[in-house]
Amino acid sequence: MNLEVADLRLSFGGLLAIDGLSFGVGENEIVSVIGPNGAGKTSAFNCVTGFYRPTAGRILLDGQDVSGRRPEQIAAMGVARTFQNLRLFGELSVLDNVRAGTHLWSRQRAIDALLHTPRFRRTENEVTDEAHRWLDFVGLRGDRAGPARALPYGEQRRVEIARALARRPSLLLLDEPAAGLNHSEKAEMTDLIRRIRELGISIALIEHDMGLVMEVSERVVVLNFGREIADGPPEQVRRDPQVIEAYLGRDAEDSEIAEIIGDGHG
Ligand SMILES: Nc1ncnc2c1ncn2[C@@H]1O[C@H](COP(=O)(O)OP(=O)(O)OP(=O)(O)O)[C@@H](O)[C@H]1O
Repeated sequence: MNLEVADLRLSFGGLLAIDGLSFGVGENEIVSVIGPNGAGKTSAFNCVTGFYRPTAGRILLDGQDVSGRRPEQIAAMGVARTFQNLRLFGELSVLDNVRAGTHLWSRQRAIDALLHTPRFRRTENEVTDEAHRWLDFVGLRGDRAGPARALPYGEQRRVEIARALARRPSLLLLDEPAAGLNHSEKAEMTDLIRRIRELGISIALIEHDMGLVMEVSERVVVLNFGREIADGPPEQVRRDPQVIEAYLGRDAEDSEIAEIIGDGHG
C-alpha cells in the first residue's frame, strides 16, 4: 500500500504539534520518521490511523483521501499499528491476543457462534492456526497459552507485532519497536522488520535506535518541533547539517545522538 502525507498540520489548542509534514511510503518500502522527543512523530502516526483529526493537510492511502476518517475505517483499509507503550491484553493468553487481531477478516456470524455450528468451529480453527503461524513468524519463544503479561518485555513486543500482522495489513506503522530491547533482540527486530517487508507490506517506522533506522530504511524523514527538516536516503540524512544540529541542540549525552553525529562525521 502507498501512503502519502501532504502538508499535515495538527494543533492542540495553541500548541502546533505538527507544522507541515509531507512524506510518502511507497509500495513495499520502509520509511522511518525520526526526531527528538516531542517532535510530533507519534502524533503523525495518530493522524494516519485516524486517532487524531488533522488540523490541515491530507493523508492518502493508495491515492484515496482518508483524512478525517475514523480509526476503524482506516484499519479496514489495511492499516495496522503497534504502540510505543505496549497495548496487549495482559490477562488474555498470548495466543488469544493474536487471535484478537484476526477479527477484521474472520468476523463470525452470531448465530453460528451461539449454536457452535461446524462453520463456526472451522473458522475458529483457521483463526487459531493463523495466530500460531504469526507467532512462529515473529519468532516467539515463550509460552503461548499463558497470559501475555507473563512474557518478558522483548517477547511481548513480538506478540504485539504478531497481532498487528494477524490483521493482514498492507501498511504497518511501528512505533519504537526496538525500545527496551537488548542488543541481540534489536538485531532480531531488524531482521523481523525486513521479513515483514518481504511479505509485501509497506512499513512506516518511528525509532530512536539509529543503527536500526540506518540499516532498514529506504528513506528517513526528520522532524524537529513539529517541522520537517530533512527527508532522504539514510546516508544523506545522517550527514545533513540541520539534522546534526537538531540533535546536538538537545542533549548531546544521548547515545542515539552520539551515534548519529559519530556516523555523520565518520
Ligand atoms: N493529546 C494531546 N494533547 C495535547 N498535546 C499533545 C497530545 N499529544 C501530543 N501532544 C504534544 O504534541 C507534541 C508532539 O508529541 P508526540 O508524542 O507526537 O511527539 P513524539 O515525536 O512522538 O515524541 P516521543 O519520541 O517522545 O514519543 C508534544 O509537545 C506533545 O506534548
